[in-house]
Amino acid sequence: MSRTMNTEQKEFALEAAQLAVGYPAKQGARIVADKISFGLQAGDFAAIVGVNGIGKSTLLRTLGQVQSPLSGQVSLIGRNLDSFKNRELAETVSLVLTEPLATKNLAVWELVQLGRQPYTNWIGKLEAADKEKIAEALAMVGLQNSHSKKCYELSDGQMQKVLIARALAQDTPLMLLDEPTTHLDLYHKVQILKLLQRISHEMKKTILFTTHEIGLAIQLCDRMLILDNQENPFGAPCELIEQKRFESLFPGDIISFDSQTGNFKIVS
Ligand SMILES: Nc1ncnc2c1ncn2[C@@H]1O[C@H](COP(=O)(O)OP(=O)(O)OP(=O)(O)O)[C@@H](O)[C@H]1O
Repeated sequence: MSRTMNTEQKEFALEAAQLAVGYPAKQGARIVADKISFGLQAGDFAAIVGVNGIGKSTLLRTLGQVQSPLSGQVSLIGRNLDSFKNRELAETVSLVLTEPLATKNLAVWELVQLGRQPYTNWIGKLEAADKEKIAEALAMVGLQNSHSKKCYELSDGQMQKVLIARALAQDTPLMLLDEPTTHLDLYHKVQILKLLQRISHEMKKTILFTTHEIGLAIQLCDRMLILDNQENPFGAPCELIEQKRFESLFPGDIISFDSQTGNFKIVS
């Protein structure tokens, strides 16, 4: 079992070193993004941002071992990702991806209980401890009174909370979410991101998500990774602002970054 350490000798919960991500191609491999290096501690709430198609989802899926890295290293809780057996991985990292659900016919609690699968026996029988985790997860997202509703009865915002509850029921130190606020209005985007921030800080979980909500991520995240196809800077939002890293994120013809407000404005 190989272990990695950062320079402060504090173990990272999630670390990428010179990572390249992408897809197999007819000749070799198609690199989508490379030279990605960062480290997150337990309890860090962090976002991956960048323009459409830069590779945010591809990176997130690689960190969760849905697909393999093309080169470089990923380690979770100090262990190389490729050393994890399926069950160990399911106990370490939960994923909330953008794929539509196979069925919305499930009741809320039935969907959330799927998060307990790594822990239940082969017939999926729930023990008292499993039921407690499911109840805790539903309470954490504020859906304790909606547990028997069908998923098709839920709004997009409520559905997102159910998916977060499923990840919480999985009870992992790491959570990876792909665009958790898509289709939500501003109020509900902030509600979901504040919920995730609270989960991360109160439960000491490391949460990493992809987003186009750069202004909100600047306000709420402890760390951000900017995929820019060049240096892929990583750091605290205020450091990235000081280093003027957001200025070159988009072409400057119609929007520009305002470092005073930490948001983009339309160029007049
Ligand atoms: N399954 C796949 N096979 C081959 N190429 C893919 C696959 N999925 C995505 N890509 C390509 O990888 C590149 C990065 O896509 P990805 O979805 O990771 O970007 P993204 O930054 O998440 O984009 P967006 O912000 O639009 O969601 C794109 O060029 C895309 O076409």
